Amino acid sequence: MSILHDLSATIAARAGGDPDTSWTAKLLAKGPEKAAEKFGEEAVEAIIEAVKDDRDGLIREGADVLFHFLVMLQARGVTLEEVEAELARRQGTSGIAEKATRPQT
Ligand SMILES: N=c1c2ncn([C@@H]3O[C@H](COP(=O)(O)OP(=O)(O)OP(=O)(O)O)[C@@H](O)[C@H]3O)c2ncn1[C@@H]1O[C@H](COP(=O)(O)O)[C@@H](O)[C@H]1O
Repeated sequence: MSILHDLSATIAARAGGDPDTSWTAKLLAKGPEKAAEKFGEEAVEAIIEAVKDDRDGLIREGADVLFHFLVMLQARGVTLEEVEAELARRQGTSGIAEKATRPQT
């Protein structure tokens, strides 16, 4: 099992847990909108590190992004396996080619 799968299982196990002892339980108790908001904040912090070209900062903020992404998925009942399946479905299709098939807006 990968670290992301281990973390995903930990997050699922924290759902409904004690918000006084678990950050995950605390965040999940606030609802999916709050989990999404927190993910957005962490993404912005990662963007800032990338723009600053702070390698260590990007690693740290990247870890926060991945953790909070998994919490957001948990809050909406989406599994990491479902996201992986979507990535697998896209494998071998160029992003340029895929974009060209989209309806013109
Ligand atoms: N990977 C993480 C992880 N990454 C970040 N965080 C927490 O996410 C929170 C958000 O960080 P911030 O600095 O943004 O906190 P904040 O207080 O909102 O800061 P401001 O926005 O106010 O500046 C902090 O409390 C971090 O400790 C994490 N909390 C937990 N995990 C993993 O989840 C497991 C379960 O944790 P608990 O649910 O706390 O038991 C842990 O063993 C870890 O493996």
